[in-house]
Amino acid sequence: MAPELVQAALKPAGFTKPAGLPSRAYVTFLAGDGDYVKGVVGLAKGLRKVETAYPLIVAVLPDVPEEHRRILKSQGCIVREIEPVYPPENQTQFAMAYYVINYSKLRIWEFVEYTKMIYLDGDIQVYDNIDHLFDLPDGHFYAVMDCFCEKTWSHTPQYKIGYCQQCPDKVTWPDEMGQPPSLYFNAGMFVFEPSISTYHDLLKTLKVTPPTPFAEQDFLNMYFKGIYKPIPLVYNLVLAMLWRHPENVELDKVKVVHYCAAGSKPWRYTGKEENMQREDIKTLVEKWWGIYNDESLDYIKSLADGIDAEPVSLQPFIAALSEAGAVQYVTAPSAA
Ligand SMILES: O=c1ccn([C@@H]2O[C@H](COP(=O)(O)OP(=O)(O)O)[C@@H](O)[C@H]2O)c(=O)[nH]1
Ligand SMILES: OC[C@H]1O[C@H](O[C@@H]2[C@@H](O)[C@H](O)[C@@H](O)[C@H](O)[C@@H]2O)[C@H](O)[C@@H](O)[C@H]1O
Ligand SMILES: [Mn+2]
Repeated sequence: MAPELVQAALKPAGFTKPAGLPSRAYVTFLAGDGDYVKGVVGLAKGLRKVETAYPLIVAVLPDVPEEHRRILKSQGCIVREIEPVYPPENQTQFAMAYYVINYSKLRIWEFVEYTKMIYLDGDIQVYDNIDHLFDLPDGHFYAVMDCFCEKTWSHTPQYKIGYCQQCPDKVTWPDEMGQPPSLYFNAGMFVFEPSISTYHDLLKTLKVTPPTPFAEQDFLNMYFKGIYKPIPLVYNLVLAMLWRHPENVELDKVKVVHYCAAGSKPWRYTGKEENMQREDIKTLVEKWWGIYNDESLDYIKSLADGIDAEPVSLQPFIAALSEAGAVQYVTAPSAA
């Protein structure tokens, strides 16, 4: 593509950043050759729709096929391969067998070219701009509190007595059971600071930490307990909150939806599972598809508007031009 075209393509209105690579980025995680790639494409388009100023990095395991990586690059994502991270051998029954691969999320602490990142699961959609979260004070780990009421929690003491941190006064924690559980976050979305020392310490600590049912989510809660700061539920609506704690949810104020309830992944939605025939669930699944199917949100189309460009990923050009210092601007919405 001719340099002047690349320059033009790099300056989509309102999306450019001052010179210098952004030290902030969104990051998600993709494993396997299945259909989660649809979730990540939807996330990339959703971030573009809310006009975020930052790129989306996709940390992919080696088993993610080339075709899926091409699709993600064509949607403006920055694809980075990571090696898997496995927990110590153990007989643990994970809440979901596939959770064992989720420990690989820990690799994102190594992305130290970014000073602040927001991690988002591939089954999350962002419906309002949340770039302001990057301005939260450093030195903390920010995430939304989870809910203990789904049967996926039936192995825990809190589930057995009906206690949930979302309504701590409904069933109070009995003295004879000691301290109530520390505040516990859902690890589908969090604001963190990559750091090589933290990264190495995470892996070192993991080696001596027996796995537990919620895998890396339990591990991250244990590891960051001292600096964890809850952020409002609007930043990660765990869908079960709609039927478990409706009094805590103002759906029209929700900025981020996490399609983690059984049967709620939009790209697999059949409506057959429990709660999946709820009107609010159907609306949220339709909303997700509306973005996924919106061609005006496709990366190349949004950049190539008016430029009759061959549909190619601009990433290699951006990287080369940025390195050469030839580019005054870096596309802010490389993925969004
Ligand atoms: O086969 C899989 C399973 C999980 N994931 C990634 O791991 C995240 C966590 O898994 P999931 O969201 O299914 O867990 P949940 O939030 O539903 O418990 C997903 O969002 C994806 O980003 C993936 O890429 N492929
Ligand atoms: O590997 C463990 C996973 O644990 C979490 O999902 C769970 C948890 O939120 C429960 O509270 C819900 O009941 C359940 O539906 C949901 O799937 C994270 O969303 C995911 O990113 C990942 O860390
Ligand atoms: Mn999830």
